[in-house]
Amino acid sequence: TIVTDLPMDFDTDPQLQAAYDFVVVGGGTSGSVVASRLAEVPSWRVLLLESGGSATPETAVPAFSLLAMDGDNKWDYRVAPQAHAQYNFKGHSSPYPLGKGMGGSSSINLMTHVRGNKRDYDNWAHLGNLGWDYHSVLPYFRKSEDFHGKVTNDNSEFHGFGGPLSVEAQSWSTPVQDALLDGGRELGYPVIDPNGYSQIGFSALDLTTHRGIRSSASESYLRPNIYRKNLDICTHAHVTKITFDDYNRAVGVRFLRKGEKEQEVFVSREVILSAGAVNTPQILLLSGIGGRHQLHKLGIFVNADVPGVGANLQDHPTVYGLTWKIKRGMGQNLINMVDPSVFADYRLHKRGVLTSPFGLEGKAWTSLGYTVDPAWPDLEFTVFSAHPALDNGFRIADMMGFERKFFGRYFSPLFGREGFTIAPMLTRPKSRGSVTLSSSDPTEPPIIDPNFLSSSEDVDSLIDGIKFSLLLGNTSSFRDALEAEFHDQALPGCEDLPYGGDAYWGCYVRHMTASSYHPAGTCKMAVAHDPMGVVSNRLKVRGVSSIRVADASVMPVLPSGGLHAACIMIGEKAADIIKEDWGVIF
Ligand SMILES: Cc1cc2nc3c(=O)[nH]c(=O)nc-3n(C[C@H](O)[C@H](O)[C@H](O)COP(=O)(O)OP(=O)(O)OC[C@H]3O[C@@H](n4cnc5c(N)ncnc54)[C@H](O)[C@@H]3O)c2cc1C
Repeated sequence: TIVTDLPMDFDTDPQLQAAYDFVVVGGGTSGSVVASRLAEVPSWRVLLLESGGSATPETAVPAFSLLAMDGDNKWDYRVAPQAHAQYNFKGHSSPYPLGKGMGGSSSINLMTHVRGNKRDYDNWAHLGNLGWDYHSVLPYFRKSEDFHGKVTNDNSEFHGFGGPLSVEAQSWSTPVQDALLDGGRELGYPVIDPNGYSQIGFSALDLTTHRGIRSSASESYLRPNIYRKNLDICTHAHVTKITFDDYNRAVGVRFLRKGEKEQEVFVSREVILSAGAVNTPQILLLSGIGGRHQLHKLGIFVNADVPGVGANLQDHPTVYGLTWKIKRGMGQNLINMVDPSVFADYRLHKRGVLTSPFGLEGKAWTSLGYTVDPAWPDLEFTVFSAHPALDNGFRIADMMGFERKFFGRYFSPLFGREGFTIAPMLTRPKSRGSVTLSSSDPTEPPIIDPNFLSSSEDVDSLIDGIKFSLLLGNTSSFRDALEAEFHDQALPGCEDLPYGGDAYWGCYVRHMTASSYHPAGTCKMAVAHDPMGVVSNRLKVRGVSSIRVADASVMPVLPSGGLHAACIMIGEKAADIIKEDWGVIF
């Protein structure tokens, strides 16, 4: 093995007690935070149940993030066939690799640390969720962080030091990163810290790593707390259902341990659901909390008619495929990764290409079509020094879910070539989808339908995103330094349209847009009179008592960035809310 700091072995198979004060469901991003913080109260007995096992060794190495996404640390989910998007993907669908196992999605994500914009959280509060405005959540972002990025006069007040989650500036990059930042300057954009004062601009990346090793939520929050006698962590425990007393109070959690016979633990205070935006609504539905009609159809007894459970699914749509060929030696290639000296350097000094998520170089945020506030980005651009055909169609094409015939026709001219891609992502899509049950069997995957591009406004915004990408990729910074040349072959499926017009790019968007793997919003936090709300601003589930949700499901609207930092913040805030509600002084 090449790393010394392997992920923690949590598969200790502990003897469980019959009852706990709190049962946290899901040892992923938010769940790791909640469980570790609740266990700080010595008199509380806390149980964490996680369906998967410990994270596998390769998850520790940032450059292997593609392998981590493709391996044993994920659910074998797919997006339901899309009516309005993904036309060049097999069956208009694609794999949806959400994290399974300790750390959840934080063990397989790309580690970029972007919290989202001040206005995202002010908007949550504006929608009626008191206590979730930026001013109220910033202390939790800071509390979580141990920041080793660049501190300037402009950003010091926004960062935290000494928290559990290590954040470091990316230490390795290709010339594509310099070209990106120069290209931004050429277009009049500053270089910024996206978690600092302003988010409009260009940035190299801050990563959730510690000395070049992935700093997942379970590594940063649970590993240091493993000695606590009042915290039991039970892996390979797949939660199937929450049980209630006659007053709709949650009293127990049922689960399949190592796939064997169902067991139940009792809970004297609360169940906290942190199973992520796909599985949290699934568990609620299986427990009879959801829309009456859906539950009736599957023969599930209705404990509470809460139609918002599983609705309001949001995910950031991203356009994939915009690629530039570049001079050899300027971008990423797979040979770099298997050079023995590279391995040795990483093992000894934790430096070099392996410290960096494969191909990630930087991001940019713009507010091209803003209507509300020019400081609130509507598009995020991720620049990769790699492209989908880098492995000559060996694996990446299937991981992304491209239809094979299309892939060969469009991408084969790029086989064996170095290049970079710019992927525009819509920060606040208008489209809404859903998570529904496919069956009352808790081991069956739910139906995940993000309903991408069902709003035509999303298409228009992504066309703007493509145009900006072309402007950027064709700046002299990219052309002169890298000899960048856009792969301008007409896209299969859109060849009949005049190349480069709005209709052509609109067609490109519908054929090439897919997920950023950022599901959220399926147990929306909302005011009591919103019929589609699921949890209150104290994260309590409607219609029942003693259940809260703490994960990406509660987000009423997506933040303008990745979701990881926001899920950590939600976990931190949830723990304080719970402590406060139970009268714990902290
Ligand atoms: C491939 C990928 C790349 C990403 N890249 C980035 C990035 O670079 N930056 C960023 O900010 N965000 C990124 N994200 C998004 C971000 O990581 C996630 O949105 C966030 O971590 C989700 O946190 P969560 O707590 O809601 O759920 P998760 O972290 O997914 O945790 C849910 C946990 O619950 C467990 N669980 C589910 N069902 C059950 C059950 N029935 N019983 C017991 N346990 C159960 C799961 O196994 C999992 O461990 C990425 C996501 C993915 C998937």
